[in-house]
Amino acid sequence: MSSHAVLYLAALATLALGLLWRGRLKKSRLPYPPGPPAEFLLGHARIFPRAEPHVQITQWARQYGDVMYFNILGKSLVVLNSQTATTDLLEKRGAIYSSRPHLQIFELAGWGSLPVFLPYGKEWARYHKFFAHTLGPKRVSEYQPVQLRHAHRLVRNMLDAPSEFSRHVNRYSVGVVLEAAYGPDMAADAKLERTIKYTEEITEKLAEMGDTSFLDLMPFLVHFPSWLPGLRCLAVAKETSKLQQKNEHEPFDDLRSRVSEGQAQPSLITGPLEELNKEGRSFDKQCGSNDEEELKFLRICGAIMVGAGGETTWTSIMNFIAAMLLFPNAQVKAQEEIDRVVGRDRLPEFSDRSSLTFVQCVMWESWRYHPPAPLGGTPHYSTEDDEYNGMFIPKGSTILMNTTALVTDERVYKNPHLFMPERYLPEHGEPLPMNATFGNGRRICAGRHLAEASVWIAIASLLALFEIRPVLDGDGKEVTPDIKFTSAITSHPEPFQCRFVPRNPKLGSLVEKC
Ligand code: HEM
Repeated sequence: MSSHAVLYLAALATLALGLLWRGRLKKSRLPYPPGPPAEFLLGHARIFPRAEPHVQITQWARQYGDVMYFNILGKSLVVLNSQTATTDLLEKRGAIYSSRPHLQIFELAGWGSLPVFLPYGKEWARYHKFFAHTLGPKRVSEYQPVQLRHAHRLVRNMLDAPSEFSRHVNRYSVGVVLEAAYGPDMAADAKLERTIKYTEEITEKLAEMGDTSFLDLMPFLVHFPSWLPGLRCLAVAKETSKLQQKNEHEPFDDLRSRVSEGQAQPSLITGPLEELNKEGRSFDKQCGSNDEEELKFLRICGAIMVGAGGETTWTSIMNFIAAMLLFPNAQVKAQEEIDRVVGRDRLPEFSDRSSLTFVQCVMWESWRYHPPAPLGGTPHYSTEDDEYNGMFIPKGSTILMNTTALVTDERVYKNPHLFMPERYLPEHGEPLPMNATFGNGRRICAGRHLAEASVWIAIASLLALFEIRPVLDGDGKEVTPDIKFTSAITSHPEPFQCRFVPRNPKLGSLVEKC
């Protein structure tokens, strides 16, 4: 029998057992939430969209309502399509909706112990507490000098090589989190480039792996050799794990050496590392098991800041740039406000933020108009059977927050398909899209306050100094690009061109000074 046939039979057997088992376990007489018609045995496996899932799922949301149910080869998937449903379940019933599904591929790729993928429990709670303390609203202003310095470097780079704007935004986004985590030495050029390189390679590997959901259905396949047809993803996952290890260890080990030499500069990880060192506990590679645990904890905290914060911040700023190209009126209004409040003799600072109301609205509207994580980022997972509005949600359901449905909900946002920053002004009073952007409930983004400040100062600085304009054709006419967006956990524009035209004659000297 061929290896293909073995896999096929194994899949069918697992599926049949899974379905039988699931049928036996349905404890409630209540119906599942509505959803598109399922196929016999396969459920929604064939109809669940692979490309741009948020688009099709949001269309279904209009038909089936706030909560939808899918059965993917015997596994329950529940999609939440409204702010009310996400608040009711992810927030108010957070005790049973805050875990994460166990995804085989993440384990193999070396991400299993990252807090974003940890199940709800003690281990996760320790990270959660650490970040709530160090990145909470009271502490986050400590990072403003870092963000401001990187924002100044961003506009300087933009002035020097405007066509490389995407790369400059990436250096800004990764640079801020790298420096916040490990200090300025570890975010210096060579080390920043090293992190960017690893991150890019990991992203390529992810794309190479493709759809690996079959591994969750048949987890035993991870023990099969990767040369079998269809299992090359196992080999790629192992390569990813090696890259992930390097990405995690190298900045951390550099910082450890600095701390041992008494040369480390302040950062979120430096402080606790110095404490460990001060306590006189062996700090070199032979340290005792408790210290190993402690070091691993700090190493992972640093890694997740860079991993979860770099790409998402870059995506947010790239989506903002795309919006400015497509909606020049909003850009002009924001720049008028900056000229009025900040003037043309200095660059924006954090102290201007509360006076730059329209600029804030532009940031929020960029997040609403094109959410960086259109399906809520990482899925949640339910740990108890539950009933909601007369519907049964089984224990062990994967829960997706459909951010796209939340931010285009006509019951909440008037003309949601228009880019209208003014919708957040008191006279319109539409709700900020923050819960939709950063998730909801106990697993809400741990870095949201830092992220918001990073995105704000970057866009305020860019708007102060540049007009973001379409490129010119051969006749000197502006041609607005047809921007396409990627569709994965995050969604950002595919490569496009635009011009950053200096709008302030004093720009050169201002940028030199900073
Ligand atoms: C604009 C930038 C960012 C966006 C759009 C974003 C978005 C998200 C989303 C949607 C989630 C999933 C929330 C949920 O499961 O309900 C998340 C989780 C997370 N984010 Fe962010 N994020 C951003 C920046 C950051 C930064 C800068 C950091 C760290 C410094 C960070 C750290 C985390 C962590 C640790 C989690 C996992 C939380 C948990 O599982 O308990 N994020 N983020």
